[in-house]
Amino acid sequence: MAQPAKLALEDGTVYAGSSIGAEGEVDGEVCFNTSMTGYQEILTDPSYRGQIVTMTYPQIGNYGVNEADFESSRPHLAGFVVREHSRIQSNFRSEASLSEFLKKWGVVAIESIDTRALVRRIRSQGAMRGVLSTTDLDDASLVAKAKASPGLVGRDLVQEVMPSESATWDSTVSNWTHLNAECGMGNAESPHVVALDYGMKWNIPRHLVDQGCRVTVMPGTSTAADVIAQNPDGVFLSNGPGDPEPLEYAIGTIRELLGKQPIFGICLGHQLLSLACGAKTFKMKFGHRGANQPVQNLKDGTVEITSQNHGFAVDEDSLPEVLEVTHRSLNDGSIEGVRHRDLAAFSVQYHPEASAGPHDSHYLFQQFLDSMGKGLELSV
Ligand SMILES: NC(=O)CC[C@H](N)C(=O)O
Repeated sequence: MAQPAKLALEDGTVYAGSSIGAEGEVDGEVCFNTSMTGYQEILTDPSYRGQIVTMTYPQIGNYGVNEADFESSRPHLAGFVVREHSRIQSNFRSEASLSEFLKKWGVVAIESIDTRALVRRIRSQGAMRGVLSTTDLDDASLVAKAKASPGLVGRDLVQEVMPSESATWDSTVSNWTHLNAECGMGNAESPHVVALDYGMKWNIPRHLVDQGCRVTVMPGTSTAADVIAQNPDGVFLSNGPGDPEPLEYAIGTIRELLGKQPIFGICLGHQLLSLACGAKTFKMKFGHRGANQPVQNLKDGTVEITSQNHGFAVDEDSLPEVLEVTHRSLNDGSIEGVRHRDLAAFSVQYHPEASAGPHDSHYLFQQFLDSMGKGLELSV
């Protein structure tokens, strides 16, 4: 018989369902993702640290899970919510069921709740703190715990997920989605990218290597002197969890690096680059999480369908003169990309590495490579 589980929100709503993961209790911000596929990449994306992720697609797990599609070494999210866990996995690449994966990695997860009602509540009231439990099934107690959950604002979650050591990156985009089957790991002649890792999705360095770069991954707490000692041709700023504003060490490092090497940032990296240039960030009502988010490239008017996962954004009113908006969300008009007007530094709020999601924005990796070849006085 299915083991009961409950999800409680800080507004007092409680959803009763069944456990499909580990036994236990977790708290976090309850958010939702509208992707139809890509649950495994979502589960292993370190940016979800501190969040209980609800999938809006009604059946999840039908193609199983496999190690090759991990976006980091393990799941980092707080909990997982689905309408229905598929009882059948059918895919030649599958190595385990979603439920086996969740149990193995200790992820508390629930199915058989009305995810449409939950998502409508989050959409109208905004992201809420919640508790997901298989051990405490008392509604009043769960709601009290949800209210006591710390939330994301003002916390540094990067240091919980970033690597402790620097390392040379050593894998390409998987054969499954290979763009450049000829590429190796680069050599002494290849452009050298230092990737500052704040909880980086692995498909990013895979793409940099596919572009012919040599990649050194460094912890997000590295100083500008640490980075410069590696003699990079370009610096990449990764995605990562939580609120960007408390990450003063990262903002300070980026401020020092600006104008020394070309810089490219994705998601948290975009927010940190903007903060380093003098902008502010804010917490969105419920964020953008999904694999079909439309973004307009303001340079040529083209539209990219993008993969996204963010709950904070750069505040347009705070944008300093030196930053130009390059991309905009077609859903709500928010900033999706910026570039420095005088220096080779640019960033996007969305995920050009996809994984999961559409490949429309891969050109940004080429743009980064081009910026490294052009010299600093030329902006991209
Ligand atoms: N994917 C990311 O890098 C997310 C950035 C940040 N944690 C946000 O939620 O906005």
